[in-house]
Amino acid sequence: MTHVSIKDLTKVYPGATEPSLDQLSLEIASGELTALLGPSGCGKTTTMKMIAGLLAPTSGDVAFDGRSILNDKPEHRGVVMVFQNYLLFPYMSVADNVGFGLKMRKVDKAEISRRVAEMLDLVKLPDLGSRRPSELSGGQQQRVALARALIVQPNVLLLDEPLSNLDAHLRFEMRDLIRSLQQEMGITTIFVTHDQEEAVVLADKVALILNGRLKQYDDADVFYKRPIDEATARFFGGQNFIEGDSDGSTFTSSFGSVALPEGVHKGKGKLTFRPENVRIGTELGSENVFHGTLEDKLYMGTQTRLKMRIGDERIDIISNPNEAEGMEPGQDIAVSLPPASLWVLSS
Ligand SMILES: Nc1ncnc2c1ncn2[C@@H]1O[C@H](COP(=O)(O)OP(=O)(O)OP(=O)(O)O)[C@@H](O)[C@H]1O
Repeated sequence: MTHVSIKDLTKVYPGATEPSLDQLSLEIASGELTALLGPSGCGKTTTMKMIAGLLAPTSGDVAFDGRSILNDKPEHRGVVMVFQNYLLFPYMSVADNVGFGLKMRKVDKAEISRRVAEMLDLVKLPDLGSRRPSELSGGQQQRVALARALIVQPNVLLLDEPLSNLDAHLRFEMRDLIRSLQQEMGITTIFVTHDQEEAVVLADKVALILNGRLKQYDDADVFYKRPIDEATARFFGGQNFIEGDSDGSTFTSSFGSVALPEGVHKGKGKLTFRPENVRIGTELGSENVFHGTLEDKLYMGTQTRLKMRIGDERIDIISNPNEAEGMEPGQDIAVSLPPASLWVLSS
């Protein structure tokens, strides 16, 4: 079990004018799974490579259990990295691929075969040890890559978009497998993804990085309930942002007066609420009920997306298809905004 401490980690690539990673600081508890989340090019792989020792930072530090590892060679850091394209050795059997790390550590042959068999069982590939990687599906190859990483019992496991080459069904399966193996083995894990749902489902904590800078580092639900700014809220699917003024209990805007929950920002700002938290109808009573016109409706099977105009504002709503059945664009509708689901961003 290893506590990972990243302090002001920065990378400016040679010739670049802007840092690709700018003063990233994270404290990752022993055995925790943290997701580094962000769009393409935000600096996720750069971060992983610096932790693994494949790239030297421009400044900052990475420490394991309080000791800086920056001067340790990659092979002495106890870190294993699994890449999105698996990087299996093509001319070795699956079993030799999985056992490779142990062979390098001069573990004896019988012990290697025992642990390889155990590992192949764990990743649910018990009978495929003698095949070549090219004789496996993408999902199976990814499981071999995971087995090869876990067999050496690393202090820290780095997974760089391990699910991005898999189809939806396999992604779910691999996601569950990674989570259960990681919890069983208690390995501190950093998982890179650009998919917020994947981050939320897998991670104990999520670090959102935009343009090389850490935006927010929190438990997954906080990104939905209390995003730090509009960019963060938008990254997590937030679409409703209404400008106005908050006095801490009421938000005043062209939208009307909206009752707020306790503890929100006071002053100029933007009221935000998630599309799935807007309730159609007035069953919540008279508080925060707004009337407007339905402008658009999109049935998506498990949900229906609605666009509604209230005064000068247009809001997005995700509703249950049954609730939205029979409603047509052009119709006047009422919606309720439960105060507990509201949040004010400072502007
Ligand atoms: N060797 C390099 N030399 C110069 N710039 C680089 C180098 N590697 C990456 N970059 C730049 O650094 C930034 C961050 O790249 P990085 O690969 O860390 O992003 P990422 O978040 O992992 O993206 P993706 O999700 O597409 O893999 C990008 O703007 C990229 O162009």
